[in-house]
Amino acid sequence: MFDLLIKDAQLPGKGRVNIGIKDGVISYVGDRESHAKEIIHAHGKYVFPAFANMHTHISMSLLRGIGADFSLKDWLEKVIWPLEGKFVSPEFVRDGALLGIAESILSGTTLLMDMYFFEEEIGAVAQEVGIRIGLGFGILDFPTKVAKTQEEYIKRAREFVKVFKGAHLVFPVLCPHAPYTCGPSTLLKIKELADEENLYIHIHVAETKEEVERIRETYGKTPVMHLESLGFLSDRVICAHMVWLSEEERQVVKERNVKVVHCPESNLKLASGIAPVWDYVRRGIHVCLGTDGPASNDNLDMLEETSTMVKLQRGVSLDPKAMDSETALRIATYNGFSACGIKAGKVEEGYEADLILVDMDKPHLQPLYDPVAQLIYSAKSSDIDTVICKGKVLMEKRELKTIDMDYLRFIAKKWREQIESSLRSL
Ligand SMILES: CSC[C@H]1O[C@@H](n2cnc3c(O)ncnc32)[C@H](O)[C@@H]1O
Ligand SMILES: [Zn+2]
Repeated sequence: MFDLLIKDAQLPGKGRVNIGIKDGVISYVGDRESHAKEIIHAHGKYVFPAFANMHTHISMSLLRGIGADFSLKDWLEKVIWPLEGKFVSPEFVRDGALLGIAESILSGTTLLMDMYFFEEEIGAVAQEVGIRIGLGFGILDFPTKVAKTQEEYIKRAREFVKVFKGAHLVFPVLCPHAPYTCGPSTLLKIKELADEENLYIHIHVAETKEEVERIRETYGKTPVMHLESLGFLSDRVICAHMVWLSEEERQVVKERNVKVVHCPESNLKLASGIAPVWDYVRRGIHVCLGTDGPASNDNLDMLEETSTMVKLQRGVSLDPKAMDSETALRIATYNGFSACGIKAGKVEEGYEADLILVDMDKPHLQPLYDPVAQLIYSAKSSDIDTVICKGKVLMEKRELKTIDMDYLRFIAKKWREQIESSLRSL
């Protein structure tokens, strides 16, 4: 007997199917009728893998809409870091996480890769709500509310790893912020701990031209070559952005099987540039997709991000065949899960049940000829009806099962009232 049966779903390329789920895993896809503890009647809705948002700072949902017209450097130094200095606390992180997780589920995401402060709060919220998150607090060569010295950061990282290693749904990740905020000795200490504990490392790399110049001036190398010369790179390093890579750097990224997280909308909004990810994909580089934080995007909508990614690659390459829909969907789903060793992202027996059901029986999705292409080009995240994470239903008929929407409104109002008056003095 299955724990959950999805009845009468449309699986692109396969037609109408029933999907049986047991212990969080898809254990049957076919036309057989079976018994289950819980049944979802899909009534012909389309089933797709859920999204994996592989680079974000979800608690920044509380800073959404602030500092809309700055470059990355000015946005961080003049707006975001002063506000974070003033407002970030365990309560801020917890409330922001709940708001960000709600938005993520409503738009079909079941895995987040997060970097922020007080990440233990995010871990607790994620476990309560039932979503997967790679958790790591940002490590920098200057004091923050998390730690003051390199020694303290590493000590706290060790403690953090102990708490979350082997936990349900969430896993610890080491997060050096960037090569321009972490010197070689910090990066090497982090690499040592990652090797010791078999952890993923999540870092911002080559986001702006300015960063490339800064690293070249300081170390005489481009960012990826700098990391390579330290012996930092491996298949467990997840690099967000990677907008400005030389030919030599692209070869190293492929050789080391480094994971690249493309964040097109944040890169556009902060005027950082457009990463040539179609070139990366054709070289066989493992490309995933992320929104970045909701204060530089300004949302956590992976469907929209996927559509933007495809259109940008075509617009820049002048190639209408650049980034076909199947590849785009794989980047936004399977590539994210597999980058951190989770067997999900495919609607196939043996894969973990991270799934969405999409109502494609709507005027803007009809007539329906190509469900994958029309998901990316025509659908909106509000067409996502049901979200399942590791076999657990988090949203059905667009109703969140584990989050109270009224409480979210209360949180957003409470923080707006506190933060708004500080904006005038920025
Ligand atoms: C110390 S936790 C993470 C740190 O990163 C800041 N941040 C948010 N978005 C970006 C980005 O695109 N590039 C670099 N840093 C970013 C965030 O505000 C936190 O301070
Ligand atoms: Zn970021």
